[in-house]
Amino acid sequence: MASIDVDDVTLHFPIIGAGDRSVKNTLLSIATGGKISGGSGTILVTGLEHVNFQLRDGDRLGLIGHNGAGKSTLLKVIAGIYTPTQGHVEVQGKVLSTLNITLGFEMEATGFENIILRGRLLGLSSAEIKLKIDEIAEFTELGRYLELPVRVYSSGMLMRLAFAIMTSLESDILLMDEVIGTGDARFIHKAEARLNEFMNKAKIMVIASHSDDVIKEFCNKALLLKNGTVFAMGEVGEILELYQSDEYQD
Ligand SMILES: Nc1ncnc2c1ncn2[C@@H]1O[C@H](COP(=O)(O)OP(=O)(O)OP(=O)(O)O)[C@@H](O)[C@H]1O
Repeated sequence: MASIDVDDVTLHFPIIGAGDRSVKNTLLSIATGGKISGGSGTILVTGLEHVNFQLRDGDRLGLIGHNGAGKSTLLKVIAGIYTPTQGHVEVQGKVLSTLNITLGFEMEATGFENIILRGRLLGLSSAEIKLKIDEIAEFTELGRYLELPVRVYSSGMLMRLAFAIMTSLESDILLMDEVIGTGDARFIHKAEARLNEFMNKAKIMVIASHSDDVIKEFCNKALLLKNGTVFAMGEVGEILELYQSDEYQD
């Protein structure tokens, strides 16, 4: 069984040396991001504050909220990229995350070489990589570009390669930041089918998105963040409605 337990998690980002110059400006923009406190010397930006929830097998959670509400920070805390300032996160199961999906490419190596390198990095054996490589290559539709160093790829081409590699893997827990909005229209359509298949293999999924359609299509629960705190968590339709309400927007 896979599980995620987020227990009273608070995360502060100390911004050293920012205190003197920008207090006024940052206070003016407080409605957008997390809370800002502190003054001279160090400013504390609150990424998350007293966040609590549990996820179990079958849960597909959509994270929603305004810019700077804390969605990506929460994904990073679950992925173990950030350590909470306070509270605990306990994760059981193999985690795969799409955060910074194109990071980690070897720019001088070819597309094919990167498939192999990434596979090795993710713990696949040579035999497993061999089994997957043709299928990954075909999905990218990059053809002979896969024989060229990835530094010559456009950002969309890089994304295709990263997406194809990632979705060829399996994990218990899948953490996703907006991921499919980057390709051209035809590729997005093709990617959606593959993404569905990929997500169905995971026991738990957490996806941060600004798209109601993405949340409705892929999630069975939603968590609405506001300034780093949990505003509400529950059934998707109900939470999306709350997101649009005056109660949340005020
Ligand atoms: N590395 C960092 N250093 C300082 N502050 C940060 C850092 N990362 C995030 N923050 C702050 O934490 C808060 C939450 O940011 P986060 O990126 O989690 O928001 P988000 O909900 O994903 O926003 P968006 O929808 O705009 O992507 C914001 O106030 C942001 O300024």
